[in-house]
Amino acid sequence: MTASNSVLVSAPGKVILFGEHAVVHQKYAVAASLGLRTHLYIERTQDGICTLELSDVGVSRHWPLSSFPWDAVRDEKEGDHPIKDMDAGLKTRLVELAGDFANDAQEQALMAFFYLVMSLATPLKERTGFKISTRSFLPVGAGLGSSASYSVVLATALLIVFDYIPVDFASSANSASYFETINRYAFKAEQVIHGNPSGVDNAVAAFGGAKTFLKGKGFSTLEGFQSLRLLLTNTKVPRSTNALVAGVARRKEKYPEVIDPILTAIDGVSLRCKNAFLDLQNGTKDATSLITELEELVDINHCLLYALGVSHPSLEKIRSITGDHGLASKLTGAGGGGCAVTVIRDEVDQATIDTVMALLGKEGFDCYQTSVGGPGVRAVNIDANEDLAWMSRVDMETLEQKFL
Ligand SMILES: Nc1ncnc2c1ncn2[C@@H]1O[C@H](COP(=O)(O)OP(=O)(O)O)[C@@H](O)[C@H]1O
Ligand SMILES: C[C@@](O)(CCOP(=O)(O)O)CC(=O)O
Ligand SMILES: [Mg+2]
Repeated sequence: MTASNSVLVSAPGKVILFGEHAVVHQKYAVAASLGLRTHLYIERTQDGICTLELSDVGVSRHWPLSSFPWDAVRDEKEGDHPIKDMDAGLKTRLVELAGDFANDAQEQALMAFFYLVMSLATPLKERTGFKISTRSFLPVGAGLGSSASYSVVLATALLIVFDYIPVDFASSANSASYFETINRYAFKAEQVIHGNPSGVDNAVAAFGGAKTFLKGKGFSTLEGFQSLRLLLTNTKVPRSTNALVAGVARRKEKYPEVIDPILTAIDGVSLRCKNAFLDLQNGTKDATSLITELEELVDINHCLLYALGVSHPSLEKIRSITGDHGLASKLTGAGGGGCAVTVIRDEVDQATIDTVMALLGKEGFDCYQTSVGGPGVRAVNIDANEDLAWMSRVDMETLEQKFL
């Protein structure tokens, strides 16, 4: 990035097909990237000020970089990562720096931002100013990985502005290591937002595609996956991933003999899905039996998640409406409201989908028909002759396409 350049970064959200929550406890999950992305504009400035415009959560602030609590960082170097965890002392100083938060969403977004700036800029002798503005097509806090998508674009933009990675990281000879670095920092930001994330969301947002994921072991490509018709329905019931993940951990601690087998059963669901796609690839299963199996697994997985205490009446309503039309749905992401995913067989005609969407719309829900399995994070240099920081998400997407 040169002083005159500005960069657009974007990263996808994700849909978890199988394995949410269980994946936090070292079980398999199956997830794919979504066509809905978060876009971020970053411009380097010479004034030592960082300006942050997060319109999706209503943040518009700026701070001199000199006011950051650089002295509160412990000298605890872990590779290129100077801050291991956000200790209480540093957290207090950052909360003071932020001033008031209108809600938890702002607090989580700002603390993740501060954490990344402190981590990346602490070792630097000179700290350049910058202007960041983000816009997302993802519903925030609805189970489609908006936090991971935000964490990935933020980590990427800051790694670029502080000269850790080049703008063309994705096509460079070192791309594998650059993607790993982005993913590692994004995971740290997810930890600030989620408390105890598995890492599946940031891995999908960073690398894209359809993956199986095991915490601590990373991900592999979902062999045999080509495409899948899905309907996503947002109940618009607000919930927090952080609180839901903590709730499952409490249930597991209180009833280990009951909850552990449920988590193992969910592991089995994810592995069956993985094997079903492999069988399709090897020609030992046809597309019709694959989709029938996926529908049954969707049903089983939802009921297991219900037993973990993460469903919601609005999600049961979606299951009932789609079920009346022969379609299988499950909650996706952390649950407790948020989104459900419905598998659509090839032979289901658009009229049926329209009817179902109209019924879901009548309940006040939003529906999305979007592609899955697309690319992960990417960045492009753009010409910044005008003030582009406040453009709309549609403008950001259009501009990105132009420079790709
Ligand atoms: N576009 C965004 N801009 C700023 N913060 C965001 C954005 N998207 C997500 N976040 C942060 O992530 C939080 C939502 O994360 P989470 O509860 O995990 O839900 P999700 O399922 O959408 O990932 C928000 O409260 C906010 O702090
Ligand atoms: C519940 C969980 O499995 C997925 C959470 O996804 P989301 O934040 O609700 O999009 C948590 C995790 O994997 O970190
Ligand atoms: Mg999240």
